[in-house]
Amino acid sequence: MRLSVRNVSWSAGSTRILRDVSLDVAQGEFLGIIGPNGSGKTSLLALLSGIRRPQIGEILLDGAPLAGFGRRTVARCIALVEQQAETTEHITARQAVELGRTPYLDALSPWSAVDATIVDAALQAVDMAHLADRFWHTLSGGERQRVHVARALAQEPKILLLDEPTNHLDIGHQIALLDLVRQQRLTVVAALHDLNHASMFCDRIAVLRGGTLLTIGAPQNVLTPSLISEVFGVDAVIEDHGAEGCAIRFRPDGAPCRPHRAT
Ligand SMILES: Nc1ncnc2c1ncn2[C@@H]1O[C@H](COP(=O)(O)OP(=O)(O)OP(=O)(O)O)[C@@H](O)[C@H]1O
Repeated sequence: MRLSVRNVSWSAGSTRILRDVSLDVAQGEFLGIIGPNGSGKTSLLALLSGIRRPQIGEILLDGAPLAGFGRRTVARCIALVEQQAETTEHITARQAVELGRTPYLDALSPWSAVDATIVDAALQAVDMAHLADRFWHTLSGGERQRVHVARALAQEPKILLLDEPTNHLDIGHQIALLDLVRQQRLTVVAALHDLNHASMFCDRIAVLRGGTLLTIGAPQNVLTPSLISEVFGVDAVIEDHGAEGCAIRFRPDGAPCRPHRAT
């Protein structure tokens, strides 16, 4: 499924958070969103998921306004893994993943063996099958994060929205998760802080700064030392642009921390 963002602005109260953002995400594309803290990545994902609506502009799903679809239809199309997803203390990992099947269940189509198979596969995919019956409060941060991703996979979405999906994960599970997501061949939009991951896994990268879209393009065109310096205020050395993406090193140079501030 295609996602289109058309001249979208969003304000929280009187504070403008996103300003005139337009972009397209092609079917099957993996789009990374990068930008400093507070640049609007989470806000944009919330608009793309339909949990928030823009005051100006619109989000289109295969060319049709997202606002025109019912909640159940949207939930069958779009899954969002939030950055600070809520936790429910009294359920197991498996029960948390089962919540992903909610959009498909009703009186006419109750829980079935097919749903159970999908849940099992999602738990397997994120390496959580062995902990499926553990209660939520006993899971580590990384294990919880993997359960959230499994819940999203169990939703069988066409579009997967991920807000810093590698949070809490060790490096092995970070790479495994991003690889898994890429293998799904879904339309993916992921807010990422690790620029090397963005380079390795994304077809294109969108850069947000101060709520506006600064640029969007292929990793090798976007991740330049000058852009990284301009946006993040750090000096970067790009070591390689191979099939596996580039390797970005950050030069300490003894420079004081000077994060970019939107003006
Ligand atoms: N409901 C709200 N009310 C007021 N301000 C908000 C609200 N939601 C977001 N903001 C502000 O909007 C800006 C963008 O927030 P957002 O969470 O989208 O940024 P982000 O790029 O995801 O940041 P981070 O990298 O820290 O996760 C921030 O300055 C935030 O404080």
